[in-house]
Amino acid sequence: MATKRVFDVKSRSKSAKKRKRERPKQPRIDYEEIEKENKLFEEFYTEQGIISPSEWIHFMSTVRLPLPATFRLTSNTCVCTDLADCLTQRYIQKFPKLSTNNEPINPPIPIPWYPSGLAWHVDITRKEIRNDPVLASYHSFLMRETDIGSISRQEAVSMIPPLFLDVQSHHKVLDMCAAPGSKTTQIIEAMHQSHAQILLQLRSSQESTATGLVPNPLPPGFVVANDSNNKRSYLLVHQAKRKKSANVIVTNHDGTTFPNLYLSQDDHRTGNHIKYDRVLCDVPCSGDGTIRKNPTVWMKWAPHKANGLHRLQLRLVVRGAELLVDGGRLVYSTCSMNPIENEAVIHTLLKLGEGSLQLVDVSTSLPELEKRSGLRSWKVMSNANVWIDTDKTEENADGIHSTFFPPSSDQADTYNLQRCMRVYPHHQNTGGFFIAVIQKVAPLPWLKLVKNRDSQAEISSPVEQEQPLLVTISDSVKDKSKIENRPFSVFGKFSSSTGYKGYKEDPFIFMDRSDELITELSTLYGISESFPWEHCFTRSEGKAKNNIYMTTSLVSKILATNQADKNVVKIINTGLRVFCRSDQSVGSVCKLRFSQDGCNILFNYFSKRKVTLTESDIIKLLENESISLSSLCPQSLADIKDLPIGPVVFICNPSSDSAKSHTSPADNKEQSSPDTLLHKPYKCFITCPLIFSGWKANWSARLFVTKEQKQHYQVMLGYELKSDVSLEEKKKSRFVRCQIRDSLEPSIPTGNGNEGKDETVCEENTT
Ligand SMILES: C[S@@+](CC[C@H](N)C(=O)[O-])C[C@H]1O[C@@H](n2cnc3c(N)ncnc32)[C@H](O)[C@@H]1O
Repeated sequence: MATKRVFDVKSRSKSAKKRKRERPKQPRIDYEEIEKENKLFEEFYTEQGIISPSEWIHFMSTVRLPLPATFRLTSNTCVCTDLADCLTQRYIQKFPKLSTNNEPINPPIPIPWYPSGLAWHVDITRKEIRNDPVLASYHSFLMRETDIGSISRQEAVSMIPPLFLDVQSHHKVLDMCAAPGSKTTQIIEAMHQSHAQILLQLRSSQESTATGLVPNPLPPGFVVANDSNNKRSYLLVHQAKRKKSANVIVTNHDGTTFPNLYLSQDDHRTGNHIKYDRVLCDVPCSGDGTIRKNPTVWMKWAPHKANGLHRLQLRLVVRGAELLVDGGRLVYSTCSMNPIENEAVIHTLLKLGEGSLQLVDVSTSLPELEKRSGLRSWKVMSNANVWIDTDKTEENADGIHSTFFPPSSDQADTYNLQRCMRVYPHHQNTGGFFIAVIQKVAPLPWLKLVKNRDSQAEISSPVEQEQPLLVTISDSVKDKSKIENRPFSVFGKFSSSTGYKGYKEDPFIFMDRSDELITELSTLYGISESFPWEHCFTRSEGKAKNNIYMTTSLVSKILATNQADKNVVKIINTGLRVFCRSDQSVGSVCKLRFSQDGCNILFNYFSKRKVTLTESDIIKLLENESISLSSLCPQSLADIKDLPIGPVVFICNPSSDSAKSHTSPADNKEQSSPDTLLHKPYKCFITCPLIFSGWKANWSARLFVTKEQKQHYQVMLGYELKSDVSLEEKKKSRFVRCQIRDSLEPSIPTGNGNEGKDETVCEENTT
């Protein structure tokens, strides 16, 4: 059976590869060749009057420039402030003033409106990075940190919506169109950060009262990250894993009909489904705000793109509002500047809400973010590029819907559309963006919950209430038969026939407290009684347990209640891997070891097989694949030598070690670690204890961390990286060779068209 499956998979992938080979190749678009002109774009936005005439030239010249890179330091651990220190003191302060071509170099600067200086704006060209040795090691720092998840590359404007979502530790959050997941990661970080603050307060109050209770290291809330695109939903899995969070559920649904999830069978029976405290609708859009990053927008921009997306956007935000708890907050955002995708959608939503949904005035939040108010009125252009009279608000053959049009001037005050926010590229050298923050102040008028669910009349449809506006929005609601038993949305019946093909996820099988494995692990590692085994699961049915994943109380309840019906709820992934099978199990006390991802959580519940190491021990382990036990310092050796072969958790508190061994960080210059030849030219940037998954063999010890993670810790501990040194030497010698060549060969035009292309010559010389 297994052989056949492998065969099937292979043959499928072979034929897919063959099809790919045979597919005619699309000619590659050279971005630099694209003409940054589009008359219709200019006419459309001039006519809308969204940019004042005095700013128009600045706006147009900015959208023709490439977008500078921006990144964010991950903010859910104490590591982020340490990393920010390391970035500034180890790299940015050492930036050269001039490039090899005597051009001034702009060092990265913090984005002024992003909290705690954790987001950065980079204005360095690839050429500068390639040519300068210091910049080269800065570049490899960025690449490495991105790889291990401490840094996320993200457009500056795309960082805004999660900030307005104001996520707290206990919130239930739905990210409706989440892939590839940059905003989801911000939401996860915000949830963990809020929890970390609560834990800090709790710990200090416990210290004073000495209750001895271990607070739950995991936030009580959760994030459902959804995307309708199956492949893209796996990008979300990847992002969630990078954040090492046990609080995320990745689902793969059409957001317009996102299914109701339940926390218990009782809730399921009574129809009491989960309502979210926060909903993010970062909807698919025409994307003209990304024109600087994606210049193909210049070639394709036309009003029909936005017109064609309006209804989908509306349906998504309506479903988002349905799933929002009363008092909850919804953020709607697009990377489009077009009012049809923005204010027109919000206006219709508010109109449908009949006062139950209100725009929140957030004008004083993020004061350093330069933003403009939302439009109270706008113009509509048909798919045939013809301006449509605003008075003709009826449906029109040219792709126009009544919901495209602005409110009349006497109604405009009711909706406060000026509370929406528009961010334009020329104000802070960014992309364009639209954000609306909405509060649900009362139940939606079209959702009338009937207490007795047996009546099968959960929702009274807008058609039954004869709301003509809705009839114009949705074709499906015109068919009354489809509305009966319609479980989820005002705009359509949940369809199990679309989007559910190919759902082949393994089940989530929860651990049973009577499982022998639990007893074995608990005895071996001294796992406390309070460890929540009931929130742990495996994904291998009937086979040996190779991995154990941990999640939270609420996420476990959601899995237990909703995964049974795979046709309705398509959960792709969840949980944090805490134990995994060891490939070095010969002679080991246990076949399962701690996974590095789960170490920080497990650590709170363990009493055995914890070994404290000094900074010099740790640096040896980071430098080498494995080290001899005899090279450990005497105290560490005494702690580890009698342990039976198997997994260990290594703990190191380098900040206290540094305090003991160094008089002040500034004095750390050019030290070497006592037992290695590694240079330590920088201070130690780490301020919180390090926890590693490790292994104790007969005569040796090792860590289970990747090469990139090892390099990260070496850098953070203040040591020189061998790879950086060789990279810098390589760059320096290339730089010198170029200078010698330049001094020997005065730049006489050769007429071969290569004048001024020094960089290419240098590159060729080195290869
Ligand atoms: C603008 S992107 C989202 C970007 C994402 N929020 C981020 O920050 O990385 C829009 C996403 O919506 C997804 N999408 C399109 N139609 C959808 C639908 N009906 N339901 C849910 N997701 C949808 C697309 O696959 C795409 O990944």
